[in-house]
Amino acid sequence: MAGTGVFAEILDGDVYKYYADGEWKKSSSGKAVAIINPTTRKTQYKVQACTQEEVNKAMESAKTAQKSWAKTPLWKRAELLHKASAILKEHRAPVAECLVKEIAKPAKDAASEVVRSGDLVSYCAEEGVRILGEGKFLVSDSFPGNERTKYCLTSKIPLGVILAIPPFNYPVNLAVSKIAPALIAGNSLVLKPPTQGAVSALHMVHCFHLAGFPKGLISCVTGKGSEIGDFLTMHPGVNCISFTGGDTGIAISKKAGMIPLQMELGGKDACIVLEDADLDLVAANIIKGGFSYSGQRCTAVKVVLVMESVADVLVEKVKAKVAELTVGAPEDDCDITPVVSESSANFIEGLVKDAKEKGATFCQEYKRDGNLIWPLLLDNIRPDMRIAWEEPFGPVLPVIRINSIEEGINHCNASNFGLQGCVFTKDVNKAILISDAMETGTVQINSAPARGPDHFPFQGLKDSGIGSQGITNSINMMTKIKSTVINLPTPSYTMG
Ligand SMILES: NC(=O)C1=CN([C@@H]2O[C@H](COP(=O)(O)OP(=O)(O)OC[C@H]3O[C@@H](n4cnc5c(N)ncnc54)[C@H](OP(=O)(O)O)[C@@H]3O)[C@@H](O)[C@H]2O)C=CC1
Ligand SMILES: O=C(O)[C@H](O)COP(=O)(O)O
Repeated sequence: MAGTGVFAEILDGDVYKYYADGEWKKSSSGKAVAIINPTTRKTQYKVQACTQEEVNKAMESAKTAQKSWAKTPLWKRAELLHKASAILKEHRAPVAECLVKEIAKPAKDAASEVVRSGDLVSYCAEEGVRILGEGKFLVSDSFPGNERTKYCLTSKIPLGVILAIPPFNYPVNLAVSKIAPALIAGNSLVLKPPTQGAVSALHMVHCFHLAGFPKGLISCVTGKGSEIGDFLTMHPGVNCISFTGGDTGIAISKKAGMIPLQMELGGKDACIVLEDADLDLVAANIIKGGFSYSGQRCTAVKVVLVMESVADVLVEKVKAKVAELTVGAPEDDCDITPVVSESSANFIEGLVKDAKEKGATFCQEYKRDGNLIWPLLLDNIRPDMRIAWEEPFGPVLPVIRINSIEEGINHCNASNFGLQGCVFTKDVNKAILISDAMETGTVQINSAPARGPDHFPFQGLKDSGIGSQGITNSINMMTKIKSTVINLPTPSYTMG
C-alpha cells in the first residue's frame, strides 16, 4: 500500500516528504499542498510546499554530486539504473495505487505505466552504455588545404544539472523518461513533479533511493508550479530543462537562460481517413486513440478528418463502439474515468457548449457528473467551432467531414500544434505523400498516434515542442560534445 512498508519513511503524518541530499525531509515552510482525488473530489494526499531556500540547497547538492557522478564508470551507472528499474517494477502495486487515486488512471493502465517505466530505465541503461561508450575519430586531411597532421577525438560529456518537469498524465513514465537519460549520461537531476501525480512520483523516486544512488544526485522538490516554477526554471544552477506539459512550456522557453531545452507540449493530433480505408480498423483506432485515459494524452486523436463519402459509415461504427465504453471509477478499471480536475471538466464543457450553440451533431447525449464526463462524439464540426482547434484533454472527439485530401492536410497544418497525426488508407503511396505533407513531428500510417515504444523518436513541431525525445535522443540531448585535437609535427598516414 502507498506510504507503508518500504515507503513508510517518505510519509510524515499525513504529508509526504520531499527528497534532497539522499534524505526524505519536511519543508521548513510548514505548508502543505493538497492533492485532490479526481473521483471523490476530496483531498487524497498532501505534499510539502518547498521553499526557495530548499530549492537552492537541492541545486547546490546536485552540482556537487554531479562532479563525482561524471567520474563514475558508465557500467556502474547502468548497474544502478537496472537496480532502480527492478525495484520500481517490484513495487508496481503501491505506485499504481497512487496513480489511480491522484490522477484517476484506470487500474490496469496505472500498473502498465509503472512496468513500462521500469523497462524504460533498463533500456536507457543499455542504450547509454552503447552510445556513450563510443566517440568519433576525425582526421584533418579530408578538409581542403590540410594534411593529416591533426587527429580529433570527440566524446559526449554531461551537461550538469538537469531540471525535469513532467505533466500530470504520465507522472511516473514522463519523469523517468527524463531521469534515466540524465543519469546514464553523467548528469544530476532535480525533479519537480506535477502536483496531481506528485505522490506517485515520490514513490518512484524512493525506488531510486533504495537502489543506492549517491546522495544529492537526484532530488524531488514539491510545490505548486505556479509558486516555485519560475524560481526553478530561471535558477542559475540549472544547465538544461526537460519539460513536458501544456502552454506553460512556451512561457518557460521565453524565460529560461542560454541552456538546452527539451519541450514536449500540447497537440491536436489529426486522424485523416481516406475513402479506401479499412473502416473497422479506423473505428477501433479512433476509440483507442481518442478515448483511452479519457482523452488525456498529448498523443490522443483530437480531430477526425474523414472523407464525406465514408463519413456516415465511420461515424456509425465509432458510435457503436462508444456505446460499449465503460464509464466510472478508475479502481474498477473503467475505460472512461473522471478527468483530472474540476477546472479541466469545466474547460471541456465550455468546448462542448460552444459546439452545441454553433450546430454540431451530438452522437450521444452530453452527460457530466462532477469530473466524470461521458464519452462524446461530435459530428459535423466546422472550423468556426473552438473544438476544431483546441485541445479538450478529455473524452470528447470532434469529426470534420472533408471533400478532398488537401482539405484534411490544410486543416492539420493550420493548427498551431504539430505533434503527431495519422492517416488511414490502403494505398501506401498516398499515405507517404500525405505523411510528408503533414506538418507534424510524427505521422502514423494505419494506426492511432502514440509516443511509445519509448525508444522511438518523439517530437513536436510548432507550438508542440522543441527538440526530440525518445531514449536515444534524450541521452544525446543531455550531453554535449567535447573534442581533443592531437597535433602532429609532421603529417602521418596510417598504412595497411
Ligand atoms: N507532448 C507531450 O509529450 C505531452 C504534452 N502534454 C500536454 O500537457 C498538458 C496537460 O498537462 P498539465 O500537467 O496540465 O500541463 P501543465 O503545463 O499545466 O503542467 C506541466 C508541469 O508544469 C508545472 N508547472 C506549472 N506552472 C509552472 C511554471 N510556471 N514553471 C514551471 N513549471 C510549471 C506543473 O506543475 P503543477 O502541477 O504543480 O502546476 C506540471 O508539473 C496538455 O496540454 C498536454 O497536451 C502532456 C503529456 C505529454
Ligand atoms: O502524455 C502523453 O500523452 C504520452 O506521452 C502518451 O504516451 P503514449 O502515446 O505512448 O500513450
